[in-house]
Amino acid sequence: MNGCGNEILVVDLRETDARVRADAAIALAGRAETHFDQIMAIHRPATPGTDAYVRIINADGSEAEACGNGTRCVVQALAAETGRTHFTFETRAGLILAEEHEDGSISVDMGKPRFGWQEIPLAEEFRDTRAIELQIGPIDAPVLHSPSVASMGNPHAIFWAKQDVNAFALDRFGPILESHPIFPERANISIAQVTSPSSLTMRTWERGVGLTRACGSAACAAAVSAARTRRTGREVAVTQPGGTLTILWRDDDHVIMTGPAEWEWSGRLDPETGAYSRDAAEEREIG
Ligand SMILES: N[C@H](CCC[C@H](N)C(=O)O)C(=O)O
Repeated sequence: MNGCGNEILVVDLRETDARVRADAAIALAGRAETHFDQIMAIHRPATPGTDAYVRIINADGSEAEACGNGTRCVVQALAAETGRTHFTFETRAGLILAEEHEDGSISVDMGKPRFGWQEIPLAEEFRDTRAIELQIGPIDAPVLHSPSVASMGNPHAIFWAKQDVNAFALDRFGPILESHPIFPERANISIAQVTSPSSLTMRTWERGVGLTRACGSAACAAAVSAARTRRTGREVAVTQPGGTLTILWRDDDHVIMTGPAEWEWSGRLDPETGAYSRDAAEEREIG
């Protein structure tokens, strides 16, 4: 599936105790046909009242706490299977509520953002995470500097650009910043341009993945950081290379992300080896 072009493999493991192994994920990510940004592995619920436990795996085999675009894909798959519209998932970052609307768009309650330096986490104390000391380029003439940092369950840094976000070599400095010592758990690195009080354009270098066409949690992190720094209001349209998401930072502090999800093809997968076969017809077992 894809969520705004973010490439997602939704893996249904509800009938087995098997888990997707890291080396199986790396093998799948390495093949053109199964290349993905995240695997959303659906497991049987671990907690009463939840619909599933969802494990999120990056292309490098590492685990992520949150994935907004992938969560919309899981909702669409399970809504198509069950006819239901409201879901509660458990992830490493806690409980996630989501719903599919009549027009097919999906909203995910991404929870409350966190801004404390230990919560993101950062390696050293920064009292004000609206702008931390970090820069790209020559010391006396940085290309970008003073990013906002936030956690949406996973760590994000947002650099604010005055010009087109495509003007920056995010493919070159993304990997350096992702693993910068200031981020002990690495971080997702984005560049955002405020285009109006209610809109942003951005690109993201994802932790454990690389350049992506969209990143839902980064869109949320950018939206709340923009509102916090008075660059925008609390509802913004966030445009990424793969499409546009609407992000609402509600007065109760929850961040609601709304956008599309798209099914592409289905098949059968061995989660332990990464061996798979694609279904012949366009038959959908899930979603
Ligand atoms: N694509 C995801 C984010 C994946 C985050 C992951 N790269 C990490 O935090 O390690 C999204 O739509 O929110």
